Amino acid sequence: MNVAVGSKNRAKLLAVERIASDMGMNVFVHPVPSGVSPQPLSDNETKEGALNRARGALQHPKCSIGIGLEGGVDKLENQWFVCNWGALVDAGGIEIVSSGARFLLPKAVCCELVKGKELSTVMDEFAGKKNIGQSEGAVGIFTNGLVTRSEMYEHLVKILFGQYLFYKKRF
Ligand SMILES: O=P(O)(O)OP(=O)(O)OP(=O)(O)OC[C@H]1O[C@@H](n2cnc3c(O)ncnc32)[C@H](O)[C@@H]1O
Ligand SMILES: [Mg+2]
Repeated sequence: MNVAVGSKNRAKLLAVERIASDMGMNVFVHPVPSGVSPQPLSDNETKEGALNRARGALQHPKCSIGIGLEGGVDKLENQWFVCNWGALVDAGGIEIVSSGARFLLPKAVCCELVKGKELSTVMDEFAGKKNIGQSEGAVGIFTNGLVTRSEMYEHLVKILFGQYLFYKKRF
């Protein structure tokens, strides 16, 4: 079975490749627009971005499954958390959506986001590195390297495929 991923971000691709290859599936890169702002500022917007990307990826002519992964931030009781959402859609009309890990952002970083900057830009400035969003991610920086962005998405992709298998068997 062939799976298309709606992004060329390395952290996202690596996550899907690891899980899909364990399941004997081939992965195709099919970058599509998220249809939401570059830095989603709520769970709703992030979730919508993931679903848009999954539906867009499904348009790949060789694939019968589309995967969309989206990072964003969400405000809970006056604190900003990074949130992650994923979607898996298939040619038969099944659509699975799930959130992944969330973690607290320091105030200095959130201030820049609400001014309109993207988290990847703020993180590169904050850590003095380049392309953090494609490698360890904000999660890597704020967990001292214990959890990487790719690992975080791996867990989310496992939930998506696991739920997909469950619903396919059941309904
Ligand atoms: O749009 P693509 O090319 O898929 O890759 P991206 O890195 O821009 O990914 P998103 O649009 O899904 O993420 C929104 C922003 O959050 C940033 N980000 C960085 N580290 C993150 C992390 O650990 N978790 C979630 N988002 C993160 C990311 O780089 C973006 O600026
Ligand atoms: Mg993006």
